Amino acid sequence: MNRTPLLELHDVRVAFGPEPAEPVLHIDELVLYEGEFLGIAGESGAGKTTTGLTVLGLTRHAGARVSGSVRLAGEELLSAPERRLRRLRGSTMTLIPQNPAAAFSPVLPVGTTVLRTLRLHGCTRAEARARAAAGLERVGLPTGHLARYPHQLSGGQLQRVAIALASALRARLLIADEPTSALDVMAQAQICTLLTELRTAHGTALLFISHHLALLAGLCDRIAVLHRGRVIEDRPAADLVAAPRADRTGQLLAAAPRLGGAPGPRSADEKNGKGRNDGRGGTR
Ligand SMILES: Nc1ncnc2c1ncn2[C@@H]1O[C@H](COP(=O)(O)OP(=O)(O)OP(=O)(O)O)[C@@H](O)[C@H]1O
Repeated sequence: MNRTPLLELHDVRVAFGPEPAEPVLHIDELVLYEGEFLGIAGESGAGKTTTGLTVLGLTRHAGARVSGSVRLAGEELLSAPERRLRRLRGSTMTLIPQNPAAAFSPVLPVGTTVLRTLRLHGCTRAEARARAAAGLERVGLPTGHLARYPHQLSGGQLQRVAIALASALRARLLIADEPTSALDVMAQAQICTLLTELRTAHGTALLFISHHLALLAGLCDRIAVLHRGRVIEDRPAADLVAAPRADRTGQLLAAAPRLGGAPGPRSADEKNGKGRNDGRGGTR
């Protein structure tokens, strides 16, 4: 793997409300390398979404006080003007949201949103059409689906259109915030496969936010576990899942549904032969 840092967080603190409110996020150091898949895990309220939004420069819109340093390909984002961030969002970095419907206007065919976004990021009309079609092909959807409205697509199909757009934009960094939590287990697996294919095709790096440790372990190279806004473990995914160091990580693993028999501590019932969780439970 390319060991060139793509995203570097250093002493990042995010606080909401008037001073001296305690930061809800305080990351000393977090690095994502070019083409790497990094999972961000942690229980509800740990600061996962805040991490993603801060990288995208969106917490400032929620009235947060943000300090420290967030660098993308060497460029400081925290002090970047909004105009610059708007350009970077959707070109160099792209969000795949938990609810893809939120990324598409309900009153427009999804293709219109896709084409407008590509045009906004410098494509000619012909390039935008060609890239949109190639993106749809990459995610296994007929190009005719571009004419559909969001409500005419399933959650999984809509998420695939969102990934097709990310692919068409050729983003170097994807930030995916619980992108599969509303999907069934088959659709989850398809999305993970597509993300991996995107890396192969474009060298895309991924910040994948989820509390579903087994899913992260199956997809990511490395997992950082957040607890109360701090990184308590940051290790290769296989090592972390096989032998968690922090108690919190062990608890998350014990509580997590599993996909495809991913490793994890076994409960007393499992050890006594009373069956395993097959990972088909909900993720939230
Ligand atoms: N706009 C906001 N105003 C005030 N507090 C906020 C705001 N956004 C997030 N927080 C607080 O920051 C903390 C971290 O929230 P965050 O959404 O990042 O957690 P999370 O790990 O993504 O949780 P979940 O898995 O439930 O989505 C929480 O205590 C939350 O209440």
